[in-house]
Amino acid sequence: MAASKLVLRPPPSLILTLFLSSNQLRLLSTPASATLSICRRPTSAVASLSSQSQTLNSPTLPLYGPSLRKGSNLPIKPRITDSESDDDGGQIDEESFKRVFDVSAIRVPAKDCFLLEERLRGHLLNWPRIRNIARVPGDDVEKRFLDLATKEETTGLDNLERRMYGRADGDGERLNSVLYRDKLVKSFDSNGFVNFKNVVKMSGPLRRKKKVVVVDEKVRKLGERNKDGRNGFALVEVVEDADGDEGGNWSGLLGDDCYRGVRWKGPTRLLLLDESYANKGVDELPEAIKVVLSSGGHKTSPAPELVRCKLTLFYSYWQMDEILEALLPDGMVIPSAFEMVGHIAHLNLRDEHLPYKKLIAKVVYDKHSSKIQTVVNKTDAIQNNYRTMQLEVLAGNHSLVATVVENGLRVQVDLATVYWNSRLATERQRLVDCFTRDDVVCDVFAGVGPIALAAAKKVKRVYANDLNPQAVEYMERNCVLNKLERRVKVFNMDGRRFIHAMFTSSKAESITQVVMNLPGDAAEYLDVFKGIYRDKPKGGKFRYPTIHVYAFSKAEDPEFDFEKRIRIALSEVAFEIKMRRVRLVAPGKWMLCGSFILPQSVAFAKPSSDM
Ligand SMILES: C[S@@+](CC[C@H](N)C(=O)[O-])C[C@H]1O[C@@H](n2cnc3c(N)ncnc32)[C@H](O)[C@@H]1O
Repeated sequence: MAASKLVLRPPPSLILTLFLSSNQLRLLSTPASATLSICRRPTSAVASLSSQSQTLNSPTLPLYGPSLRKGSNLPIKPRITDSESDDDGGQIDEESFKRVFDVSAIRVPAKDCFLLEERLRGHLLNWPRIRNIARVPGDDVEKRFLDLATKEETTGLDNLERRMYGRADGDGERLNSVLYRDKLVKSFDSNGFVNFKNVVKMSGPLRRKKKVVVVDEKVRKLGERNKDGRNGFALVEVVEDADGDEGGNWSGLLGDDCYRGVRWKGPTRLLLLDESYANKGVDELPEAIKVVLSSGGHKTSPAPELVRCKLTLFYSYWQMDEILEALLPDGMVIPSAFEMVGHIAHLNLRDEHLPYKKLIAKVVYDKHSSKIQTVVNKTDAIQNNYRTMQLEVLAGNHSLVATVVENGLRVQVDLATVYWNSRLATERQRLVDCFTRDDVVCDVFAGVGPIALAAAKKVKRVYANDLNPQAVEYMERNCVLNKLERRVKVFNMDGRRFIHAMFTSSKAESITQVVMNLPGDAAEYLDVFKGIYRDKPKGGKFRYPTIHVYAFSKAEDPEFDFEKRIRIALSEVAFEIKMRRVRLVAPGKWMLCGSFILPQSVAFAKPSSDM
């Protein structure tokens, strides 16, 4: 923690600065208290990843809890550099998201803080991600300094301050570094040196840097923040007591009965009080707080005291939807959902968002920078044969190669050249769950191989095919990545030719499952099964595989519609088809899976066309 210099006797009007590091805060659970339910924050970052919901900008000012529309602030304006060029530049004025809130706190000995937090829980701030207990860096004083500071025979604090900051004994002037060092050498023994890092630096040999450390973007940003005294997303500052007050008379706030004349010794903590108690005098506070304030109060343990604080929340504190709500025009739907493919956040922006696309992408990137390295938007519907998406990179690095972990498998994809849809993970698993270890699977439209790989972990053998050479390359790579290359045989041909090749070869005797996952067209490929065994020797033993075929349907009765298409493709009605709705891909448009055993009559029928 980047603590400020240790000042045990603060000059008048000094503001003691307390830093809440983001690491600390991340570790802390949000207090589950009444305030949570009234804070306007319905979605967490994680929820927003999976949620499809969208939120409308709400103009009402929340009564409780932090809000960008509360506290002292600057106006927030999106910087649209050139809306004509459809490029907002993605610049965000982070300063304008700084909000300062007045809060009161009780300063208590560190050792009592958890007990008192428990006792006062209903009266504490309880803001999301803000810890009720704030630390005072200079208050964790080493005992030997404390002894030195409180020694009667020396001048205590003056003496210590002189030794630390190099002032001469009499006049308080700063010594030059040589005299200062000389003085330290005389004043401290060798053990004392280790506590003064500057002295060690001055005296010790220069250390060589062993290697160049590449600092990632987030760490670098944090480092920059530390330089200007900020660490993390919140900052608590104590506004000092009446004697040194710059901003008004605070004496009532300090409590008339509270400890005076005796300095705080040892570590202390601040218990941040509910926002409704800000600017209130002791008399106006609830009994439970008054009881705490009047407890203690002897020389070794001073009474808790009421102090006024400023709580500053920075850009990094606010969540994605809060920032977007402030940036985007009133009434605009806030894009709160996106899909994740490995490190890539995949937005699906509406037309109205397009003038703000880079701004939106920047906020998404900033707010999930631990998980996201690239933010893209889909620019066009999937139309091509390989089912790849037209994507525009809006923020982060331009690599569209991602590694996805799905159902325990590592799958590498290049979104620029192959098909991928994370939303099908459950469906893929469901399908594989119905296979057994005796199965031999043919995956006709396998893409980069998520079904084929999952099946390969379970079944005897998998034949996987795709028309897209890039998909086939990634499929082979994924087989190796998951150590399944011996169980999967990969093909690169048209689906129709593949089915024909498989079922007219000796492999046909072993194939038990066929997967046809090309919902746009797969049903139209079914006719290839007509007469597929016609050339086989009569009286032989044949397997009739189970075929799982996918389709979309916009019909009022999607099952009926899809069944009809299957029967027409196979020119057969007398067989059973199990129908299942997979998911609604658009309003009124279902994705379905139909599963049936290839009817013998179809396998020996007259072929509809030559291969
Ligand atoms: C909807 S994707 C499914 C991929 C995979 N099953 C998955 O779940 O990720 C369809 C795949 O079929 C491939 N494809 C399209 N037309 C094809 C054809 N005529 N023959 C073989 N594969 C084809 C595309 O390249 C694409 O990878």
